Amino acid sequence: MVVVASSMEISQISSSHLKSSLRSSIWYIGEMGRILRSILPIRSTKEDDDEYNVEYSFATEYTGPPVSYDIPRAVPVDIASIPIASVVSVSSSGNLSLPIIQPVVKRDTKLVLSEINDSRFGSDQIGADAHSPSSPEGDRSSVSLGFSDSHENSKEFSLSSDGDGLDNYCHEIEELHDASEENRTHEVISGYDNRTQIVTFREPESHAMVQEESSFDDPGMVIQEKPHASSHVKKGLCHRCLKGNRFTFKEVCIVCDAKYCSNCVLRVMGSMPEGRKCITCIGYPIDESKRGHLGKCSKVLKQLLSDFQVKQIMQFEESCHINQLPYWLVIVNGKQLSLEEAVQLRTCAYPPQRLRPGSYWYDKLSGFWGKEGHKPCQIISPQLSVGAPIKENASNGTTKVKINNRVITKVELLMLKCARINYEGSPHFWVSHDGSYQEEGQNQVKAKIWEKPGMKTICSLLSLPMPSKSFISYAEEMVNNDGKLGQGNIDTKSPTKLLLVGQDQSGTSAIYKQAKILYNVPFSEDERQKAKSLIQSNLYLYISILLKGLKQFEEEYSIQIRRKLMDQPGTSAAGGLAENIETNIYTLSAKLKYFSDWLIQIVTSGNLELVFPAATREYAPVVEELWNDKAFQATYARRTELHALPIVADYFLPQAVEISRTTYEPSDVDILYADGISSSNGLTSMEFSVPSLLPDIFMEATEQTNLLQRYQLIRVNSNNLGDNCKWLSMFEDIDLILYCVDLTSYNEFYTDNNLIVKNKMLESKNIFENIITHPRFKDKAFLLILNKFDLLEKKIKTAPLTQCEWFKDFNPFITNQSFNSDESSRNRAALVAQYGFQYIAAKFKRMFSELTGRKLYVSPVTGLEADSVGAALRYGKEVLRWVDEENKPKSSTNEWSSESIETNS
Ligand SMILES: Nc1nc2c(ncn2[C@@H]2O[C@H](COP(=O)(O)OP(=O)(O)OP(=O)(O)O)[C@@H](O)[C@H]2O)c(=O)[nH]1
Ligand SMILES: [Mg+2]
Repeated sequence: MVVVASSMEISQISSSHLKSSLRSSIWYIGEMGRILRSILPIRSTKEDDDEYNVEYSFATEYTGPPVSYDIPRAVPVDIASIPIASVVSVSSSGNLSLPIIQPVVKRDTKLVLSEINDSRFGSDQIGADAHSPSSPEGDRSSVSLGFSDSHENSKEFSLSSDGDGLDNYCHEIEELHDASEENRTHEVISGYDNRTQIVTFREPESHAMVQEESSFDDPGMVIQEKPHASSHVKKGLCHRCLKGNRFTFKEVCIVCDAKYCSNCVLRVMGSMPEGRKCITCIGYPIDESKRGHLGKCSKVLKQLLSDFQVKQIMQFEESCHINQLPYWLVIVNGKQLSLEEAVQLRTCAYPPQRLRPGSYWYDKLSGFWGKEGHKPCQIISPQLSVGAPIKENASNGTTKVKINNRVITKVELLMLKCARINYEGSPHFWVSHDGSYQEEGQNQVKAKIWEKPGMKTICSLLSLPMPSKSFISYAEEMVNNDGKLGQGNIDTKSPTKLLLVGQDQSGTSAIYKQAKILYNVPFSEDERQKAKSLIQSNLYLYISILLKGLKQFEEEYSIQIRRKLMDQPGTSAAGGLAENIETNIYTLSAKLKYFSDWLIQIVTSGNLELVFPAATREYAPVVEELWNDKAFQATYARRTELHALPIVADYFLPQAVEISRTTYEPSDVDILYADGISSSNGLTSMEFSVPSLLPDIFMEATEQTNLLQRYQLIRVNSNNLGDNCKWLSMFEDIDLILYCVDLTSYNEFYTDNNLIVKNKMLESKNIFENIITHPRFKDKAFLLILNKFDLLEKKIKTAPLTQCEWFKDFNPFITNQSFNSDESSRNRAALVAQYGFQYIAAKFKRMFSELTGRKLYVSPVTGLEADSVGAALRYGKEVLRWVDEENKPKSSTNEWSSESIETNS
């Protein structure tokens, strides 16, 4: 039993009212502000605004030794005796006879206290004020417990667990409802219209609920009515303080469209775990008209928060589940999308632009995409397994001419006419994704539609889509790989689904990108652009680290030379200094020194991302000059001494001049090395087919003649799986889970949302435990990817595995005699790393078998090496085959030919 209240409230309760009526427990009022502050809104880091200094206290039971003075006391709350409400929303027209209440406002603290004194409240309050955007006075010390409203005079009510209490309570609800209806008519201005809430009650033991609250993962649910900003607020005014004008910068709630000025936005939106939403809008899907603005921040937040905070909020906004397109509202060829289909559609190389809920048709062969009943409006990636097969009347065509089974529209017929394609006799054309076409029944490819003269003009005149050059070459490659024109060659089997998941920094991105490169799945234009920006701004970060080092080396060198001169008899210190300045090999020219000071200052103040990559064009010549400078090169030669320089800088710095140019186009390997996944939303998917005729590392030689085999690789960051990985239930039909662990994380720590410092390896173990025990994955095959094997070899030399408490008993038996020379000591590190890997693998395997009674497969991986990732995926395929055979009747024996390491240690 825990009581939460503001410290001021608790002390007043204890001193004036509670002494006589307390139960026997003694309660210690401990300051737990740190914990509470961590769940409260982010505070402005730019201005120290006193108004945000909210103090909270926690009451916990005092268990210490007896004390001679009075300990403040608080009434313990018996949570079990409080009836529990389940909340559903219905449209205002809903004709239900359930009691309707209006949300309760927090009232004046003194009034609450006097009521406690009157012993009116046998149980805890059911509602308290949120940081209500609707109440302009908004009490700063309140905690969000229920719904909020702005009815100043609304009545608060109490609940008791007995039947009478419930009757009285229902009566009170009715009264309250009447009163609030009355208030509503008198309401002048409030931040929000009221949500119609129906609250039904159940006894604590009862599991019968009338209806659960909104459940995002259930497409069959009743969608809650969304909050809307009040239409009473005059245009231009802030919806909280009602000040400002239309020129005041404001931030907009992506759910209810309420606008807030910079003074109010943090109070109303709090820590923004789902991006820019009022606290009362958290948990609601976004306003679809705002989908295009997701992740695009306004000036207001940038002024109030640090770049890092803004970036994080924008990432939450783009990646959190509730903000994703309600995929079940997208219908393709008459079939609702599943989550995986939606991910595939969104993350393919050429996705539909501005996708909104609605009905669409998709021609899988050509990539034509359009709204149901209309002509095509886009050409997207072909061969996606989304929706049902296309229908004849998908675009409502009346021409009798068909393309890929769809009767085309009149405009399209006009296009064929302009392109001089003969459509006499109402033929049925098969058009492939590269534009090559043939008539049904004639095994002869005629030509490529897109290569017909004047097609670009024709399409733009008729408002029909025309593929870009990059799309055509991508499609041509697909056709070449398939060997033949689509029609007879379509792989109708659903792909084998692989789910790649891991903790942040475990390397899932690197492995995913590596797989893209391995299986020739091109990076989309958007991915390339994002990678380019990231690489360019990171370049300036690496340069700034080198320049800082240069400064330090310059000083050290100066002192060194001065000392040398002082030691030489007959040399004056002053003369030596003059000479020293001239000969210091780390001294930059005045211009470069100016640039150096400026860049270091930009990075130190955290403004790098504001300046770069935008200013790349301007500073490209300076980078070139710097790179050719002797002092800079001397520093670069000593880069291993600069610990702040990330390892990956070694890859990018030699290309510094090239990268700094505006014409720079990142190669696939550059994208691989650029940190993070390009779409930055934590959830990405790609599909690849392995051609049957081409040799491919994914296939065994014996299988080369088999039919095309398709795979879908879905990558998700564990941060995006929610508490206890609850969103995992959204992944249907996964065949194999690839769980990725960073082998070097055993001595690394991070601070979680509750400000608790955690060991990364232990946290990765916890996430793994959650995943393998998730009901949806009960019988699934798992492959543990122990990544960053190359780095483990380096790290284990200086940081023993025993630094992690889970690995305390790691004690490899290695004799030292054979490891004397340098070469041998390297071998020794490699051997210890090998043992380390096997030991960690065994730990995970044991845990897996204890929890599931099954066997875990493990593979060591170096995510940045193609061969290593290829081998792990190949092993994954073997695991699937093996599990498949294991599930068959016991007649067959398993021939296991894996090169991966079976850790039986
Ligand atoms: N040396 C080395 N570096 C690796 C390896 N795998 C990943 N990295 C690097 O480790 C860092 C984190 O990897 P990411 O792939 O971004 O990990 P992630 O956090 O799972 O993915 P995101 O959520 O997209 O950032 C990146 O800088 C990678 O380049 C590896 O096997 N060896
Ligand atoms: Mg990462």
